[in-house]
This record gives sequence, structure tokens and C-alpha cells, in this order.
Amino acid sequence: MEPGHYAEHKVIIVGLDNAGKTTILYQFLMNEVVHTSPTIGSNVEEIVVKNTHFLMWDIGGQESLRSSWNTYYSNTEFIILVVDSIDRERLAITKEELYRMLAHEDLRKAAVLIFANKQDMKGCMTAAEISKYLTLSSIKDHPWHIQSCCALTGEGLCQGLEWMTSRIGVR
Ligand SMILES: Nc1nc2c(ncn2[C@@H]2O[C@H](COP(=O)(O)OP(=O)(O)OP(=O)(O)O)[C@@H](O)[C@H]2O)c(=O)[nH]1
Ligand SMILES: [Mg+2]
Repeated sequence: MEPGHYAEHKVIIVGLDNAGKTTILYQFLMNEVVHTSPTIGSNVEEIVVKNTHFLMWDIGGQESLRSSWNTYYSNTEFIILVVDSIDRERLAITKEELYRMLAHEDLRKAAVLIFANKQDMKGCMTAAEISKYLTLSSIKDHPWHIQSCCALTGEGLCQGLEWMTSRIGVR
């Protein structure tokens, strides 16, 4: 590669509405909690971690928007799936969306980081419970990792990014 040029790794941040995707993106960018409103379309930001450049697409998760997630899939290296750990009722929908993505041709080489977000909420599901419900251990054709986090404090977010950087160059 020429000097001054660097590889940029494409990331999509997906998950149901209200999961905390936009909050996570701006924690990565600014180490701050921003005021968010539901994302219509997407936000895109470049996040640099230890000289590794990620281009992160944060995509709106409302039901009507989920059918267009696939327009963001090409060349994706990482999927960040954000789960609202207090939202037990809708974990089944997240599961459906996860397996739909994993079956998509354009994502066959993507690694998956699952954030079990909102760990500050009383009575929330643990990462282990979410992992079991999503049957993550059955996923053999994509590298995956689950990390508990709280986007409001930033706890757990760095560990998730570290897993991503550790994957680069593995394949
Ligand atoms: N308690 C708590 N609230 C959180 C956390 N992360 C995000 N939130 C709140 O959850 C709400 C939704 O956050 P967003 O980041 O806008 O959610 P989103 O996933 O981008 O939603 P869409 O854009 O509609 O898909 C906001 O009120 C956030 O402040 C967390 O870790 N704990
Ligand atoms: Mg959003």
C-alpha cells in the first residue's frame, strides 16, 4: 500500500429500534452520550482504533426500515448487532434478523460482534442468557463474539472494538 493510504474496514451497526446503536456510534467517536432520535436512514462515521480505520454505518432499526438493511451489506467486514438486554419480548425478532443476515450472500465473510447493551438496567438479560437464546454456539460459518456493555457509560465498548481489531488479518 502507498504511504498515507490505509485499509478501511466496513462495519454495519444493526439491531432493533431503541437498541442503542446511534448512542454506541457516538460513544466510539466522541466518548460522549449524544441526544438521539430514531434514525431514519443511517449515520456514517470513521472510527480509528490503534491505527485501524473502521467506516461504521449505523442503520435505523425500525420495522419499516429493516427490509433495506441489505442495501448496506456489500463489502461489510463486521456486523455489530446491538441488543437491548431489557427487551425480552423482542429478542425473538432480533434472532430472526440475525439469521437472515448470516444467510445473506454479501455477508458471508463478515464477523459478528454482538453487544448486549443496557446492562445498567435492573433485571436485564446477561450476555450469557442472550447468547443461549440466540444459539450463538451453533454459528460455525462466521466468527462471532458477544460483549456486554452500557452505551451510557461506555463500559464494554472498548473490549468489543478490541475483539474486532484482533480479527483483522486473521482471514
Ligand atoms: N439505560 C440505557 N439506555 C440506553 C443505553 N444505550 C442507549 N440507551 C437509550 O436508548 C434510547 C435509544 O437509543 P438510540 O441509540 O437512539 O437507539 P437506536 O438503536 O439508534 O434506535 P433506531 O435509530 O431507532 O434504530 C435512547 O434514549 C438512549 O439514550 C444504555 O446502555 N442504557
Ligand atoms: Mg439510531
